[in-house]
Amino acid sequence: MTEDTLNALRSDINEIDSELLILLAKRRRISYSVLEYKIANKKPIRDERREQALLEKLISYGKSLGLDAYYINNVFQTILEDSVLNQQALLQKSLNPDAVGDTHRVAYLGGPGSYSQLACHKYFSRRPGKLVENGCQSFEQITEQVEKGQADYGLLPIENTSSGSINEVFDLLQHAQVSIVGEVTHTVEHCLLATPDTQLKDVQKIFAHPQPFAQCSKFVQGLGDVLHETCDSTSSALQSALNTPHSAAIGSAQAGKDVGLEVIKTGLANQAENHSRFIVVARKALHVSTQIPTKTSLIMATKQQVGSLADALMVFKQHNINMVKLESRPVPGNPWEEVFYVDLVANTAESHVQKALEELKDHTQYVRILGCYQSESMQAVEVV
Ligand SMILES: O=C(O)C(=O)C[C@]1(C(=O)O)C=C[C@@H](O)C=C1
Repeated sequence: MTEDTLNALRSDINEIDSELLILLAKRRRISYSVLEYKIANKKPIRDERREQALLEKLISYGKSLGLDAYYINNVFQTILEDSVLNQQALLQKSLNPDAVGDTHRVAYLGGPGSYSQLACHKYFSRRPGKLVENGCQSFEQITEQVEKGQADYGLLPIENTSSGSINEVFDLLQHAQVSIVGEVTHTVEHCLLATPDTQLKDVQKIFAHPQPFAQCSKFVQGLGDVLHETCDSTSSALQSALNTPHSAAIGSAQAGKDVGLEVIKTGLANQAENHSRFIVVARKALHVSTQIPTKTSLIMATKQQVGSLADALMVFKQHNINMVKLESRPVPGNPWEEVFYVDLVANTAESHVQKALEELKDHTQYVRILGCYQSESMQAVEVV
């Protein structure tokens, strides 16, 4: 094959890809029109039966064209997720016209190239508006900026599938005067990044934020004598690797590329599936439509009596409320006292949830709602 033929084939591919993009944009516009019907008729945004029927039809048609089911399923699950999450975000915007402005000032940890920045871009990609990013040095600084009105939103990592809960953030939520208004999960792909031509055997020192160090502990321990230095954020780790001979940093491939570092090793995380969940906080709580999947997060201190935690948790069961997270943290200054963080699949606008929260008061010393927000952890429908 000549180079001219290759170029002609590539130009055909370019044309097909552009057509696909035009069709995807058209599909999205139609999906927004379907939303109008759902708002007017108070229908749930997600229609899993419709998704299932759609996927079955597409998989069968794809097969007749020589495309395998796995491929078709992956492509269309992504398209459906986009459609559902965009409809939900738009519905939320229409429900909170005063809270959601055209400019989003967002405070997050680190600067360009940090995982927080990537998660921030993902979350706000569904929320059109001008994004003004405030990189911060600490989690406290993030909530402070929101409390003082210097930022509209703060983005805080709360848990990771490899390293677990981020206790510092849970502790901060005990006192911060902010409400959780959203969540976003981000797939974290840790790479070892170094200046061009550096090889793994040349690396004498690794820079990283404590979280990536924890999530890649097996890889780092396996390097033997290599020194480790913790940094305030992934962005500062990248800068240190740029300025220190024979060193490397842990970060995403994109972040490395942006600052001129090259990937010398990929897949560093202890677990192949490495995802982080971030919460989005704001000064004021939002109204969340009952047409979308919703989570409610709260903190509670149970009474110092036998069985009081079990009694408190029974309230959720009795009201058919699914609890998806329970985390205990010590109370600073009160040795051996604990507060519990609870995530519920629940919307505080619903009467059975309000009843449950009222009853919870009988079994606790105090309860504080941290926020009620759109759940973005979307479970794909199963197609057999
Ligand atoms: O058909 C609908 O109800 C839609 O809203 C469209 C659509 C889609 O994008 O195909 C989106 C969300 C639903 O879960 C099912 C399908």
